[in-house]
Amino acid sequence: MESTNFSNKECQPQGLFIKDRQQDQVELRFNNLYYTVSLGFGKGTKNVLKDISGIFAPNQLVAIMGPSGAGKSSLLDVLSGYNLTGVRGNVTVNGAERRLDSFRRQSCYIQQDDRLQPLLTVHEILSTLGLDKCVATRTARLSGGQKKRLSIALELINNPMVMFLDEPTTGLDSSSCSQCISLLRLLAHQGRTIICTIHQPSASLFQMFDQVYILAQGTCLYQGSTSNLIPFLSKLELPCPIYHNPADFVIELACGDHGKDKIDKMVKEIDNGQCIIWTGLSNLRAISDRNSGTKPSKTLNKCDVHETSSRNQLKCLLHRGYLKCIRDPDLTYLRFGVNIVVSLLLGTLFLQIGDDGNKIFDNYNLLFSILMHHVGSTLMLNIINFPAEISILTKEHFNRWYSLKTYYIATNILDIPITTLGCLIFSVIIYVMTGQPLEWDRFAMFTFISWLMVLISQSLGFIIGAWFSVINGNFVGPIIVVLLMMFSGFGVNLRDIPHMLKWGTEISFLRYGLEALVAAIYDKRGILPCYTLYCHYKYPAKFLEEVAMPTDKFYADVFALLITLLITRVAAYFMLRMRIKARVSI
Ligand SMILES: Nc1ncnc2c1ncn2[C@@H]1O[C@H](COP(=O)(O)OP(=O)(O)OP(=O)(O)O)[C@@H](O)[C@H]1O
Repeated sequence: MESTNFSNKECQPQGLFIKDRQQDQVELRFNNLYYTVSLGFGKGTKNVLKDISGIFAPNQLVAIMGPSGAGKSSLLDVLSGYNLTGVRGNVTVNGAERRLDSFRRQSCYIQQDDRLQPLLTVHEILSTLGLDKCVATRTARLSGGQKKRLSIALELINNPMVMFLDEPTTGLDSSSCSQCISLLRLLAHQGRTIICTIHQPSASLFQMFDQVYILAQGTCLYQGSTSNLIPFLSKLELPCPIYHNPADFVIELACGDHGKDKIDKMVKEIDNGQCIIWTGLSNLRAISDRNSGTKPSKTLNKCDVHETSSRNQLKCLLHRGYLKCIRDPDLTYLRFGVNIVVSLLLGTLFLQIGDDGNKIFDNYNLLFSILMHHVGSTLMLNIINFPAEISILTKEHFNRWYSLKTYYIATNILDIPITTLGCLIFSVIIYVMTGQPLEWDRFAMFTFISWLMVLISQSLGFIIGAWFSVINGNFVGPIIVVLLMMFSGFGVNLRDIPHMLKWGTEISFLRYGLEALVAAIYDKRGILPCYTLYCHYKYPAKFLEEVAMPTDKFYADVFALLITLLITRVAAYFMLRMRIKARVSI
């Protein structure tokens, strides 16, 4: 059985815990902080944080406590810079205005759900990040406590001086809770400022915190040391009953169980966080004394915090993607499997029709079916798959593990071999079974167009996956496919499309794909053999004229597809960027 005891020396990334540069310590202050959220169209807004102030000092482990909905997570989001919209008020770092670029290098944010790559082993994560003590367990199989400690250890790689943790003890048993909090206490006492939200700690857990910040309905009820909480309450004539856990009692007060007037009394006494005497820290200035015209905090230079190069980031991401692919081959097999099964089925259905003067219409249907297979399967796969990646990406990117650009490049590179091989297998089977002309250049054109269609559909899948939830994406995806079909020239030919809707044919990449496939198969083809008495379309040109499909536009179509690919890939990147900035979780 694996050890769950972090105090086991074998498991401690000792070197990373050490922080001896006193000048890097961070005192975080916030003053008159408001956070307002919109409740949706026509429903107004809600003040989640209301004019609160506070100080979080170095060498301190701080608990933000309060009833559910009090605003604890929101306060962490705002202070860490995870959330910027709807925020008013001052946040300062060592007395100077917080500058997000440098602050994000000094800090990390560990969210409630441990967003770990499920298929990697602890060994691989730790060694990639420069640690050699390891356990050969996939992170998906770690216990809650192990996951939490691993999340903390991963963030320690950058040696952050400020750590924000949202409910690090949720879901842990009491022994894991106390291991987790004592680890945080150890880290705090090495000079860090550690702030975490916690629901209702036991009395012994509560005592492990140095400071506590209590919220109720977006206001501050108490800020000070844990040991000063009872004297503070006594001063307000709210004595904590003997043998009662002070943490439980203060939450009861915050919930209004002892009367709403008690909340107002506490807010008034603590001046909504302005009063700092209960912290017991002698070297703090009162918040109101703070110089409001402060300069932005010093920007860390490259020597202060080591950032790995883009090349190294790319290397790690490619390696990680490769491992994921190997560890979870089901999807890869499924993709190959679908290509093989669909090509065999279509091949059987349209067996040896490619050279038959009487079956030219069927062959045209086949070409369209091939396109529909490539577009439909690729689009839906990415609409379903991509959102799952985004939640891990959001966390890792926010904590500066890698840049979005590098992530996107790695994602694109990783998929190319599978896409190309899948496409090639499909083309070989369908091309041979359906008896298309056995000429290398036609086959190459056919496969290349299929490949471009897959790549474009993949970008479209990224765009939809980046912007919509899986459910909404599943609704939007098929609608887009129907629109593309309408304007592809199949069914209603391009000549008959009303003038006012012609723009649709210009943007439908399905139209360019169909035109190009038709050109690849029929350009410069002579009379087709006729195996019946009369073949109406034995001259391909006659049929193509009827369905309004020119064959002389192959290169123009390829150009249009390449432009579409470029635009959709860039658009997908920006969608993803907007999504990461908006940080909407799906
Ligand atoms: N983006 C948002 N839109 C609407 N309401 C929001 C939004 N963010 C927060 N809220 C509301 O603000 C209040 C505080 O939310 P927050 O998640 O900060 O509470 P909390 O104290 O962390 O609660 P819990 O302990 O249950 O996690 C809640 O009532 C929540 O519904």
